[in-house]
Amino acid sequence: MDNQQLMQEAIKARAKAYTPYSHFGVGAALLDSEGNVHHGCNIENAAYTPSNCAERTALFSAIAGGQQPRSFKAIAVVGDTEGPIAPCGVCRQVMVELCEPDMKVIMGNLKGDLQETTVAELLPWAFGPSDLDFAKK
Ligand SMILES: O=c1ccn([C@H]2C[C@H](O)[C@@H](CO)O2)c(=O)[nH]1
Ligand SMILES: [Zn+2]
Repeated sequence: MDNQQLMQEAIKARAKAYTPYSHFGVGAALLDSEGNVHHGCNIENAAYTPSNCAERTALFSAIAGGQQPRSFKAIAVVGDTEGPIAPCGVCRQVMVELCEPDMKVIMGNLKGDLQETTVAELLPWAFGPSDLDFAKK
């Protein structure tokens, strides 16, 4: 599965977004090590803060489906943005937890712009699981 194909899956996932407040649908498609694709969409809430982004929905859905953390190959994300959509800070932190630092992140928009980066590039100087080891007794 190449970047374009994974982006097509993200576009399909975006159609499932629940966005009565922002009207800004986002889709994500997460490729696991077996070649399976896990869809994610943003799911909003009347209380606003419980809303979940497309990227986290895809990651949490895959983990709940039995995938091991850090077993993922790539995630594609798409929104109706001028340039390629950029994952929010919360999702970057969740990617640091559940993905390898060199995992591919493919960002796109509906116009077909594509930008490829990695988890480590998106969140340099991240606080991660190993930072807790220092304080462990
Ligand atoms: O990368 C992003 C950026 C935003 N959103 C969602 C959160 C909210 O539902 C809406 C507007 O921010 O888009 C995502 O799902 N992913
Ligand atoms: Zn997010």
